[in-house]
Amino acid sequence: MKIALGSDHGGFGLKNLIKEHLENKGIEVTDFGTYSRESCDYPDISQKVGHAVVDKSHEYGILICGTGIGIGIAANKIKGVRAALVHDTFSAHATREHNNANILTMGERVIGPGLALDIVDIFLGTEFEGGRHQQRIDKISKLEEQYTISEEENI
Ligand SMILES: O=C(CO)[C@H](O)[C@H](O)[C@H](O)COP(=O)(O)O
Repeated sequence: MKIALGSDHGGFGLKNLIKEHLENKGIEVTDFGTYSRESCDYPDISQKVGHAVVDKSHEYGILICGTGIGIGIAANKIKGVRAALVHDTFSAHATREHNNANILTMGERVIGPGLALDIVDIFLGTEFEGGRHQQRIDKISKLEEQYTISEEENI
């Protein structure tokens, strides 16, 4: 399993903790930044991690900002990304089972490190259930198609 990891300055500490946690478990991690507490713009990181997930070079992405909200909103603009903001263990497995979420987002200013690492483990360890949930994912994909303006239209 290969994980794409990223944060803005507000999620820098938790991002590093998650990186260490996953590497200690032998899981391969690509750290897409940011690499310091210096202020930066979370959409730049969402783009890098989102791209790494939709191009299938990484199985899942994990994105951290202050709240987990902005970095997830930006990631969800990328076709094929299903980023889920999760701050509890029930949602961590439900979003994998039901939504086939491919990016987990959390807020370092919201959640403690112990719960955050439990959520990471549950998210990465839970399979998509398929069945009735697949038809809903298919409808999300249709919405993406419906509301994506082609380059020719976008003038
Ligand atoms: O995008 C966010 C809010 O949803 C994140 O929490 C950011 O990390 C936050 O906005 C950054 O704020 P700052 O005042 O520039 O540190």
